[in-house]
Amino acid sequence: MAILATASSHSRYHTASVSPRNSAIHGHRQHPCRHRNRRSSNARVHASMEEEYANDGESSPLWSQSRRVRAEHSSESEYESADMAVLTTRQEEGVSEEDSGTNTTSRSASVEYLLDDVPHLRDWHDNLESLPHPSIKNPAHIVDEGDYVVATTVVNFHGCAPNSEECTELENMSAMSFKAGDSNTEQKSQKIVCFPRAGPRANIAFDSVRGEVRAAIVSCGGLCPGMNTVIRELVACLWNQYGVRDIFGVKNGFRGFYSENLVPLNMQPNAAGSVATMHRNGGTFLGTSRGGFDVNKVVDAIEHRRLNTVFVIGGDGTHKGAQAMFEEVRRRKLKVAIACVPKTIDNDIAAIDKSFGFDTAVEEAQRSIRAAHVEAESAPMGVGLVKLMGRHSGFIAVHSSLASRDVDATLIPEVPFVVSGPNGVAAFVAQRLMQNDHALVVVAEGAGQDLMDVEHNGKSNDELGRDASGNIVFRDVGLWLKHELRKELNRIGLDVNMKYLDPTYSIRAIPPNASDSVYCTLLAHGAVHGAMYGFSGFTSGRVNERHCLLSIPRAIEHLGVVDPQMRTYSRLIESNNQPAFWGDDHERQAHGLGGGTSSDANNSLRRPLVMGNRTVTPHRHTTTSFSSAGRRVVSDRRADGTQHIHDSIAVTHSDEADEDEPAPISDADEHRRKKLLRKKKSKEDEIWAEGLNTTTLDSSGTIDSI
Ligand SMILES: Nc1ncnc2c1ncn2[C@@H]1O[C@H](COP(=O)(O)OP(=O)(O)OP(=O)(O)O)[C@@H](O)[C@H]1O
Ligand SMILES: O=P(O)(O)OC[C@H]1O[C@](O)(CO)[C@@H](O)[C@@H]1O
Repeated sequence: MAILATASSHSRYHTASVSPRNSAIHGHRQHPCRHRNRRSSNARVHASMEEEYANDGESSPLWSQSRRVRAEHSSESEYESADMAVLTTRQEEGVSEEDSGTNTTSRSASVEYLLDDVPHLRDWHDNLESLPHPSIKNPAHIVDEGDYVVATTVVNFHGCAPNSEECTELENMSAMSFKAGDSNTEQKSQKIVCFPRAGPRANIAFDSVRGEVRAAIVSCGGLCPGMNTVIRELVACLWNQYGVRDIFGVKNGFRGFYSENLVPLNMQPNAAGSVATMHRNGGTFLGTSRGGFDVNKVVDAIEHRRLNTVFVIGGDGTHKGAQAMFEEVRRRKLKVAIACVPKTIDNDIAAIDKSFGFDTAVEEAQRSIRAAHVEAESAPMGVGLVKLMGRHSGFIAVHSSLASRDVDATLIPEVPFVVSGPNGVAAFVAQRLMQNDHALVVVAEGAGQDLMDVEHNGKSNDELGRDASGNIVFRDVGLWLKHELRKELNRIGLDVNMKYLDPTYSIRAIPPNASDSVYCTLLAHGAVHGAMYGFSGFTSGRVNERHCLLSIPRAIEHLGVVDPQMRTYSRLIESNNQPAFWGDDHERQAHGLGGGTSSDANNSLRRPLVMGNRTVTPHRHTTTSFSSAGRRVVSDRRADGTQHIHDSIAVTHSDEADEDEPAPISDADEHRRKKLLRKKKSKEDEIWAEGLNTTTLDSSGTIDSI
């Protein structure tokens, strides 16, 4: 494929020509300073830009400040083996001796735009037709083949001067390139990766109105709000804008290609197979599955069923499958466009701004967080615990906590924690309980898995098995944490009312909210326009607020995670003021992690707990019994011989974690506990503290059934 950025008559950039290439992966979409420049060997690139263009003083405020921007010919030697198109812009700022009254300062930075193009059918299919777009005539809606999405904005390489936004970006990069006080000429280079902009092109590769297109849509992996909307919009765009009538749904994921009949889909109101109102429902009406991917069988089925545009909705696993399909299609030299729409409720595809359904999930999570907060606030020593989805990435947990502002501690897979010990979650929860009489914790499902490994005698998650797609099955951190927190809080003398909510599946099964719904539409249309143009092996995404197309390897190159060093996590900490729940190496070892043994971990659970400058040692003897009503009753015996019931809960198999044997009660411990409670300042708190000493029933009165 050749993308030609042809110069318009008044263009400052002359011609940038980009030769065909295959997979193109050149860097990282984030800040230019953090770009990693990876070059694949099988690509060829020629980029030429000539002519320094003059400042016309009109295009933007920066231009009128005598800024000169020119395009430069890129050095062959530097890029000859690269698979990227390089367009270089040089920004210069000169201060003359006369102006400054000092030495000449001449600063320049060159900015390289690396075009990360996506494969095109033309790369392996000779004599591909190029037909005019059948419906869109409005030039404003047609994407120019020279439009690319870069880190912060859209650059049109045919264009004239960068717009003011682009100038600001150049300005920022320029500023970063120079050390303060530099007085000598210095040139730095910055690289910006850009992607083809999404949208309808003036010419397409299929004769869609004459029935050449036979499209298939498949959805794979877990559910996510908006899947039905994406399917509907794929059909709508094919049907309305390209006149396609042969559109088929593939049932139940990849395996449906070769094991199920296709389902004809259409946009006709009330007709069988109509998707017109599908967006109102959660889930995917096509069905989805994990596992069952066999590239040969899938591509055989594509050939056999004469499909030539395949739309694949799914997460990173699905994208790997789609890439395998694409490679097989290319190997067989088929005229088949493979187009993806990234779907992941975890928001863990780093290359794109966010995934559809994520906002909805965060919004829906508010309901559970609010409920847990109300429960916690409404009970003495109330602790709310909410588990949210997030296998490797804690985005839902972090964003939901940020949005709620009621969450005291948010635990995510990216940030290690311990429950017990002076720096543990329990100590912090105890602190918040002392301050506020209630506390709220949110935990992402992938958090704390290593701790549970230790709890389970070093057996790793891997040994628990994998799902059909090969994903490791996780232990239930919610139930585990509920148990651990209660145990630790009891040990330091706090009787807590713990309420645990697990809304994970109900969050992902709902239809999308308004903003996700619009987002689904744009992603789906981007995929259709890209496929109709002849791109294949790509995904549709939004990068820095602009819709674009990314090659599949690029899209899934990085798993998106919450970086504890970066802004998202910092904002959380700034908002809820939660400390790090992670001790030093010694402490980690004491918890049986990073070299320690599980028995070390168990022992450490009985260690004295330091809260601020106080040390609180476990002081109760906790026992577990079962009531005749089938409830588990956790109680402890006090020094004075009275029995205190902490909790009674319906027994479920996963909630029957072992009870540790805490250290025996001593008078000193009891004394410390009372001292701790006396720290509560208000009269009411003191009354409540007194009450603690005399209460022998829990609120449900389950003592009757012991
Ligand atoms: N490495 C791979 N190569 C080919 N196919 C794969 C690969 N990994 C997963 N798949 C296939 O992709 C499909 C979906 O994968 P998976 O269950 O991992 O979900 P996912 O796409 O990652 O979505 P989710 O984010 O919901 O987990 C399955 O049919 C699986 O067999
Ligand atoms: O649907 P399943 O197989 O229970 O998988 C649940 C997983 O799917 C996701 O929703 C998406 O990957 C994860 O958050 C979660 O770990």
